[in-house]
Amino acid sequence: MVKISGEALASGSSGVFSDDAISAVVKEILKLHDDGAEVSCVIGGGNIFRGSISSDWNIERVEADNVGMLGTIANGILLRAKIEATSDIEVRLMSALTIPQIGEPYIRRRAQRHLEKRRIVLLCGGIGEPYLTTDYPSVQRAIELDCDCVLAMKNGIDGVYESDPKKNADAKLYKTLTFEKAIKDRLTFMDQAALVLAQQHKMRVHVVGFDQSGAAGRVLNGETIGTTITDDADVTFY
Ligand SMILES: Nc1ncnc2c1ncn2[C@@H]1O[C@H](COP(=O)(O)OP(=O)(O)OP(=O)(O)O)[C@@H](O)[C@H]1O
Ligand SMILES: O=c1ccn([C@@H]2O[C@H](COP(=O)(O)O)[C@@H](O)[C@H]2O)c(=O)[nH]1
Repeated sequence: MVKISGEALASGSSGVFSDDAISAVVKEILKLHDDGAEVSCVIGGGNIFRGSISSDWNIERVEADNVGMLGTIANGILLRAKIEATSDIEVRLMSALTIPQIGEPYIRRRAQRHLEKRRIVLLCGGIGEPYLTTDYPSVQRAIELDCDCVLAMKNGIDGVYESDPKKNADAKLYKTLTFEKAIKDRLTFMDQAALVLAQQHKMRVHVVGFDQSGAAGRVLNGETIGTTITDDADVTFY
């Protein structure tokens, strides 16, 4: 399960989408597929809208989250279009919010069938409910689709640091980290709810950066890159 941050589809602060950025994301996804993995992706929407700004804007949180979820659908459409434009690999867009003119509704057994048939499955609309980000669905869908791990492809960071590297330039990069410590230290690279769910269901999470070319494939091939979060390992740094 690849969690694609919405920001990865944009380029710096210049606009919501970047053709080059989307192409780079598609390249990573296709490489995973070429290497033999069954690939499903949960798509974020941070390049378009995040519901957490509702209080600043003095609007209802649920409405803001609805816009956020729609943003993930726009990202999903573009990713599907780009995959189809650059390869013959079959791709299915499934949405937690039903929008049949655009994509299939998310049905677990259908998603599993698509994966068995080697189709790339793009999951958008989060989980279809407010008060969440797409971190939680990335873990939840990974568990219900029986994925091996969650590969969180981040924008602008190459793993998990002791504290936010954008605020503390001296923060050290973890090689391995436990869910217990990530939750206790309230690290914000991923929502707490998603970390708790992953811990409860022993779903390994790898955090890598999109700007580390080929990172997803390297994780798949067992290379140590980015940060692996699991309670089965000790806490180590690079
Ligand atoms: N301890 C930490 N280690 C790494 N990153 C951290 C940490 N704490 C906070 N962050 C921040 O987490 C963010 C994670 O990246 P990103 O913006 O891609 O998030 P996302 O929620 O996955 O995506 P999006 O909302 O764009 O769909 C970065 O901005 C990074 O600065
Ligand atoms: O299950 C969900 C998933 C997402 N949202 C809303 O969408 C935005 C965009 O997702 P990011 O993970 O932040 O990229 C999110 O901020 C929420 O507002 C949701 O409501 N439910």
